[in-house]
Amino acid sequence: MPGALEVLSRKQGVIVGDDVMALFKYAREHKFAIPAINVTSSSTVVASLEAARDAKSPIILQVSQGGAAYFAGKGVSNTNQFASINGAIAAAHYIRAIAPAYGIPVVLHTDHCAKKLLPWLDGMLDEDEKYFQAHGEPLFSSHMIDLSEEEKDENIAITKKYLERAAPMKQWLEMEIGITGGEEDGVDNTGVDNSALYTQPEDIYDVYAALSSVSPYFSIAAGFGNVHGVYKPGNVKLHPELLGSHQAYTKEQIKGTEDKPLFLVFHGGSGSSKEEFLTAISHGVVKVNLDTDLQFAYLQGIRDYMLTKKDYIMKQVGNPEGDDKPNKKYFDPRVWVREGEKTMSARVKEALSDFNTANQL
Ligand SMILES: O=C(CO)COP(=O)(O)O
Ligand SMILES: O=C[C@H](O)COP(=O)(O)O
Ligand SMILES: [Zn+2]
Ligand SMILES: [Zn+2]
Repeated sequence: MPGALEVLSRKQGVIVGDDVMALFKYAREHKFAIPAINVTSSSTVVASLEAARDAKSPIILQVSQGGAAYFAGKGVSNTNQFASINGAIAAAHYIRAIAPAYGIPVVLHTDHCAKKLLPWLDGMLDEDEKYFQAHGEPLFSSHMIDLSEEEKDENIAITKKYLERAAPMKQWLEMEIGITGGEEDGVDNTGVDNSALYTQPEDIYDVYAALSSVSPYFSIAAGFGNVHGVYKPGNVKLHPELLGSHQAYTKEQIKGTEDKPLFLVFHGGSGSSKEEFLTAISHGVVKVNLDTDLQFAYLQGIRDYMLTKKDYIMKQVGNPEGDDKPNKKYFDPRVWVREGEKTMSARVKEALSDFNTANQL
């Protein structure tokens, strides 16, 4: 069996624990990153899985706090994160059930969780622990905690506490230090000081030192100018080469033998160039988050369908081919939503090719 599958004990469906570690190690060594796609529905899940299957790639599917609430349904109250907790759990069970049908390994992850959203993470961890009791593994492969808005010491201390909770389940934890600009989950970072967007090597080492004393299953989303969303070219200045300094500094501090002791995550992938991705990947980025570009890609197919089929979707009966012609085969959501899945899937495939993920299984 060639490629990454060789290092995995579970070769299809949601992977956890040592398999997640093995996959990220393999990716770091073979210089590819796995796209992490923000999914909000079964439709965006299958569009992503289809692309990964066709490109013989692993994939990461993640829900944001808002995406999880959407999964539950906008009609469900989100008081005390009720919808976000239940929606994330529903998404997890759905993804666990359907992923094996695509024959590829899938990492099931949750996105940014700022301090004020910690009850969301707490609710998911309660469910992880229940699932662990019953099945010997957590429900989610991994979660993200994002205390990058807090002071460094507080960020590290709270993150460490959460890693202590995740560690017995061999659950992965992604943390953020250095702020991702733009907007995430209603947290507006558009006005933050520019220097806060670029994490320093010393800060990364402090994170590494604190977290590695608890568990090896963690990754760091280090800011190197990343911004969520897509902006006019030239407005975002990425410095992915800084990630190389983080690896070198940590290696030196721990007197390590590995050139890339850290697992790094690239946030705000939309709108970045292939060259920026490849530089970041060469410095140990194993996961690239992509949302905005895929939201737009999903829209494109549906938008074009509505525009080109306009005369077939205005009424149930009657179109340019005759007043008595039924339009059911045009307004069936399986037809027009499918057009969005196709364009989204094509964009995921492009990412898989850009990040050198394609054909790694
Ligand atoms: O980082 C992201 C999700 O956490 C995605 O960012 P983009 O929307 O810029 O792709
Ligand atoms: O954090 C960035 C992701 O794109 C999540 O976005 P969202 O909060 O709109 O779901
Ligand atoms: Zn953040
Ligand atoms: Zn992000």
